[in-house]
Amino acid sequence: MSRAVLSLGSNLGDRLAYLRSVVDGLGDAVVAVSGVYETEPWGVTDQPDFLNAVCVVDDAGRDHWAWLRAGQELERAAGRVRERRWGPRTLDVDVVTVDDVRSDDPELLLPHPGTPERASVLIPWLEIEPDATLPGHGPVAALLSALPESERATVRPRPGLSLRQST
Ligand SMILES: Nc1ncnc2c1ncn2[C@@H]1O[C@H](COP(=O)(O)OP(=O)(O)OP(=O)(O)O)[C@@H](O)[C@H]1O
Ligand SMILES: Nc1nc2c(c(=O)[nH]1)N=C(CO)CN2
Repeated sequence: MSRAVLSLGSNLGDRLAYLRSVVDGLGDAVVAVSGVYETEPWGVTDQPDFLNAVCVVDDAGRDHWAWLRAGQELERAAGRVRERRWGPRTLDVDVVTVDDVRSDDPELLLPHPGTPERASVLIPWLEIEPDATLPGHGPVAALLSALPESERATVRPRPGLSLRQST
């Protein structure tokens, strides 16, 4: 078994279409998809707002490296140009967790080290897995509660948008 939590982000071009390309591209492996959230940028703040979402994927045939490659292929298909760290991008697919795998390989850090501070990951993840835990960090709900309200307020649901339909 290999079950992964993927964080999706876009702040350039047709943001919704880029996020949908992940759900469409991973097909039957997708077992849960969060709603879509409009989020203020963290890290580099002089860039457009992001759309963010989280999906859970499950495929016995893929290990954690395969999930990383799948995400990178989808980023390439979205025409992503790798520029500055934390800068704008058509599509970012981060591997948040894969089962209980821990990795300190810089090519694939697991769990993704930015997760505890990122309301743009924690809020959509909790929407689809309210009891989720982050290996080595405990309950995701507790991580979110530990963030300042000002940080949580940067993540706003967009109820009219969905990654599951293409119209
Ligand atoms: N868990 C992970 N998920 C995705 N990429 C990872 C992960 N751990 C390490 N990487 C590596 O990170 C490198 C750079 O990723 P990227 O350009 O998307 O960083 P970033 O999105 O700007 O910053 P961040 O990773 O903090 O969100 C990739 O080459 C990839 O190999
Ligand atoms: N709100 C938000 N901010 C970001 C995001 C993101 O997905 N959402 N991704 C970044 C690049 O890693 C930099 N900043």
